[in-house]
Amino acid sequence: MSKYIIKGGNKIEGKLSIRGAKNAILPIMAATILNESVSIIHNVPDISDVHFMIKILESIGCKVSYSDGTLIVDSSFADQVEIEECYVRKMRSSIIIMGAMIGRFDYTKISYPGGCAIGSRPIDLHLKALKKLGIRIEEDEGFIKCYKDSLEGNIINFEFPSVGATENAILAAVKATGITKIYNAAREPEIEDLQNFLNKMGAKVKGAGTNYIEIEGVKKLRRVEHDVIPDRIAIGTYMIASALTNGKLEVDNVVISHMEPISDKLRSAGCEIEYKNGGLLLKPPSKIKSIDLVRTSPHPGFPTDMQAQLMTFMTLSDGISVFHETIFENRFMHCAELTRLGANIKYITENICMIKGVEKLRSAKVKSPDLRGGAALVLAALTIPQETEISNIYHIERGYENIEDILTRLGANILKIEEIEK
Ligand SMILES: CC(=O)N[C@H]1[C@@H](OP(=O)(O)OP(=O)(O)OC[C@H]2O[C@@H](n3ccc(=O)[nH]c3=O)[C@H](O)[C@@H]2O)O[C@H](CO)[C@@H](O)[C@@H]1O
Ligand SMILES: C=C(OP(=O)(O)O)C(=O)O
Repeated sequence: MSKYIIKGGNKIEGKLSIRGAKNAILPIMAATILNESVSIIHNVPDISDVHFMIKILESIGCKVSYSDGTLIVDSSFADQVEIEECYVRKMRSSIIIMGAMIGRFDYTKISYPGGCAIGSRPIDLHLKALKKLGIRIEEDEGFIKCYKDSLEGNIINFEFPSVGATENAILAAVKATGITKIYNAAREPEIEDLQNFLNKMGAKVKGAGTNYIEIEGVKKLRRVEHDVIPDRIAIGTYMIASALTNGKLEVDNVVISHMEPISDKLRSAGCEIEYKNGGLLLKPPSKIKSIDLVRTSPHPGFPTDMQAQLMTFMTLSDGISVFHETIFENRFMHCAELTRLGANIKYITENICMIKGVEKLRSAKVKSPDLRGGAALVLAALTIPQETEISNIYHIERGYENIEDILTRLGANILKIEEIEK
């Protein structure tokens, strides 16, 4: 399996320009199934999750091309209603295809996605939402069969603001008859981007970004062209890379409200962040300050997808920080790997841990446990003058486009060793 060898100690600084958000493009790609026409999407990141989703769209009969950040999907002739098991089992988030599939077809069959490294990740809320809209669901030997007995607007009240369940509910409701009202919807910016994409193709969705979303069903949708929003998590990760190595970073394209939950914590650690000309400028702290408590929560709280990277930052702080992961039950797997690199981390409970800053980290061979945990290890390695080897980087490649090239351009000494799987 491929790995990175990082010889740290260099400042990570300069200008950063990166493509759109993984968590926005994946539901948008699912939404392309609905218009029975062409979708042209710009600013699409070249990451393995996008290529995986392309395979899923092609497997149902869509014609897809991707080049230089532009994705074109023609879903006119899509006609396969069963999603092959290998896809859903490999990429858990492919479950967001379910709402769009049943919005378009009378029947769809998809495998149960199961858990993943960061938690069990059930889909009960997705299924309850679809049932509310009139979809009959049969769960059978690991498969979910959805029958469109009817598709009618209704009231959906989520007991937890799940991002994926909110997206699936919107996707299914777009072509329902009547009005769907979603209460306690997730408020993540990526849901707003999905709304904007759908409305450009003729849907009537309003309220995304708040906890109440209303969808008025429409009969027909049309061709659409759209630009994906910047990736707040990838940007936040590079901001920490600079802050940790005493570099200045200029990011050319950000949405301030998307960045604030992250910027707020980085300021507490001593960073200076200024928004200007549509981008931002980060100046590193002279001394990294510890943050008393970092508790992840749904947007606009501190994102769970930045927890591991912020933890690396705190391993080199001047005091004690407590991290409380409230979204996923198993999202501390990077702790053991960071400890191998010399971090001082103690578990208080399964989802609360305490980090006491150390003066420096040391090199070792480590393994990416998951996507963001892997990014956290890259950040740690950037501070270590000796060579650190990070394996299982396929996790990182799910969500970071060309991380080795971007970091090299910003001053890092990072080598990717490709090992082709036999
Ligand atoms: C592709 C994508 O956008 N992924 C993001 C999305 O994942 P995803 O959409 O899977 O995350 P959810 O918001 O659904 O999950 C949050 C919590 O709700 C639980 N839950 C969820 C659905 C359900 O039916 N039942 C249930 O119990 C989950 O197990 C988890 O504990 O939001 C997460 C939370 O911001 C992010 O970390 C992921 O990067
Ligand atoms: C957990 C993440 O993604 P996914 O939901 O695709 O696994 C993530 O982006 O950090």
